[in-house]
Amino acid sequence: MTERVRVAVLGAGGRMGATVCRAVEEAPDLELVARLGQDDDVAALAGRADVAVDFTVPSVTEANVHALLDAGVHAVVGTTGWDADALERVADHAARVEGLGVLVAPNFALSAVLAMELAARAARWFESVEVVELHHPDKVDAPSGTAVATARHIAAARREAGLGPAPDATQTQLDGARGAVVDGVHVHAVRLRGLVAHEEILLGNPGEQLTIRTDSFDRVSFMPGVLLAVRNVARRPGLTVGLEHLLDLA
Ligand SMILES: NC(=O)C1=CN([C@@H]2O[C@H](COP(=O)(O)OP(=O)(O)OC[C@H]3O[C@@H](n4cnc5c(N)ncnc54)[C@H](OP(=O)(O)O)[C@@H]3O)[C@@H](O)[C@H]2O)C=CC1
Ligand SMILES: O=C(O)C1=N[C@H](C(=O)O)C[C@H](O)C1
Repeated sequence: MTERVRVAVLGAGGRMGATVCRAVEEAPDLELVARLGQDDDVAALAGRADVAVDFTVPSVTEANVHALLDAGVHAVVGTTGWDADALERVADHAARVEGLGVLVAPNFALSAVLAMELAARAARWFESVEVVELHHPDKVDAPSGTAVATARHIAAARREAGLGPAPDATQTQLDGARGAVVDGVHVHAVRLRGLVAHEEILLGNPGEQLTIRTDSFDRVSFMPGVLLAVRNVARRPGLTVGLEHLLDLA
């Protein structure tokens, strides 16, 4: 019989962490070996866990990944708040500790990953584009990591196609009325009781609109992606950003 992959969960008491713990416990090829909260020491995972899954908070997630690499543990990260500098620091660290993999994904739901991919493919064909993300009101960051990643992918596709800024005649506005601007793309954040995680990408041309929408109605939607990452991260030494790389989409 093949050995089960030993999995630790950071942020195990949180909404996502608790859901990941259940999914790992139900997977026959995985073994849940540790549930870590705020006060637990990541270094103690050395030799006890093969892979750690991080769903904590933006202010601690990078430090967690460095501690995991020092402990010899592969990392699967869903926590938001990553910027290019932080990713570069992790890539450098991962390159120094040979054989360890880190996978950071802004969204593990298949529908969200596909929505991002489709938006990036469609972006070059439309004059206008805006992103609207809608989430539960307990979310601490805005705009969502997924919306930021979506906007960046769209902006890159528009740049590559030689498109300029989307048309916008706004001259006066209340602060925030046009949302945040990520790489030139307007991103709007809605917080509403009853929601889980949702995003719409609106693309407009004269006389037509394409709307791409993804809805996570339940956090179980993220679990196939998280488990896919847990099972594959050791085969991808270094830093991987985005689940699309495990889905043959990138
Ligand atoms: N990539 C993806 O597919 C998804 C990503 N997310 C992201 O995951 C993150 C977590 O979301 P969610 O589960 O809803 O959040 P919760 O607030 O429910 O959970 C956060 C967890 O982080 C822990 N935590 C808080 N502060 C620290 C700290 N200083 N050190 C270590 N752990 C800490 C908390 O521990 P304690 O219980 O001890 O306070 C808690 O268990 C967010 O960034 C969210 O955007 C969410 C859904 C999907
Ligand atoms: O906090 C959440 O809930 C979510 N966070 C991630 C994000 O910020 O993109 C992923 C998903 O949208 C749910």
